[in-house]
Amino acid sequence: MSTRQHVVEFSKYEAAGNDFIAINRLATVGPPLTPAQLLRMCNRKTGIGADGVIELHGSPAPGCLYSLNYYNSDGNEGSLCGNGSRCSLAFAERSGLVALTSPEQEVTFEACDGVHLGGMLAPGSYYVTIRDVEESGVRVLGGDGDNFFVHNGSPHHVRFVDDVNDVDVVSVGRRLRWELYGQEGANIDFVTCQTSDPCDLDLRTYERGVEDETLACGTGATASSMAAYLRHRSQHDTQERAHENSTVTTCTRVHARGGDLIVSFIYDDGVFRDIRLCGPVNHVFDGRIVV
Ligand SMILES: N[C@H](CCC[C@H](N)C(=O)O)C(=O)O
Repeated sequence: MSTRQHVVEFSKYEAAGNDFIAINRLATVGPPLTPAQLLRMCNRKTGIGADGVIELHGSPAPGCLYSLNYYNSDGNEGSLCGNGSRCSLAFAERSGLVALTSPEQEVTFEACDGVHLGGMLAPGSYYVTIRDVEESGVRVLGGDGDNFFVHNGSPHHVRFVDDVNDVDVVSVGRRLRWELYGQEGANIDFVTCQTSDPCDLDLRTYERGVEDETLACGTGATASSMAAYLRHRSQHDTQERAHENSTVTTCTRVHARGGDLIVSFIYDDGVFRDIRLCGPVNHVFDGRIVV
């Protein structure tokens, strides 16, 4: 079956090197893009090139400015994309949906896992909120205390290693993604605590759906920060454990290969809440492609 070709207008964005094709579906009519078309658009040799596609749609939940669809570069719908969500704010501004003039101004939008807030902290720096995660939702895997699984809108396996620079992220990540998570898969995050400080992390991520290492992963940075908090706490003495049910505010700097992301949250009696992911967003170019 052949589909008629049509022109799609897009903007290209990158968020700490995690790059996206952004399409405003509130403004454009036309048939939905097929997985094959999305795959071709994301191809770095024969298309535009990107880790994924974000689309702004209308008819969102009450109070939301838009609804966000995210597709991985394999052409299939993905789960929550933290960096793509941050890019969607800049794209919403560029598309004239909102003017973010002060850090106090917040946008409410809907993604696949529910409603999120976001805003601009400074020109080129955007944040989004991530849904609350129960401590019991950050599962310790195996006996060494170095492997965790957390679903924070996207599934993440977080593995602490001595030095992320020594890891063959593509081959080890791909093996774990398939051996442990099968067809459905998970994103595999390799993390090093730079010092004994759990608030300073190096991160490299193998992303399912991209099936490659990306230069940064927002939900991966968030998952890694929560796992680092719990790992650090479990490695410390009883005195610290006596406070484990108190409220702790944490701000973690996550160094990805494409730039730094900042994750903040409040750990409050077994729940990670007020989770925010912040970092750079750049508009790269606008274009039109025939698909
Ligand atoms: N790069 C994304 C993660 C996308 C998740 C996707 N790979 C999936 O598992 O569907 C982020 O910034 O959070």
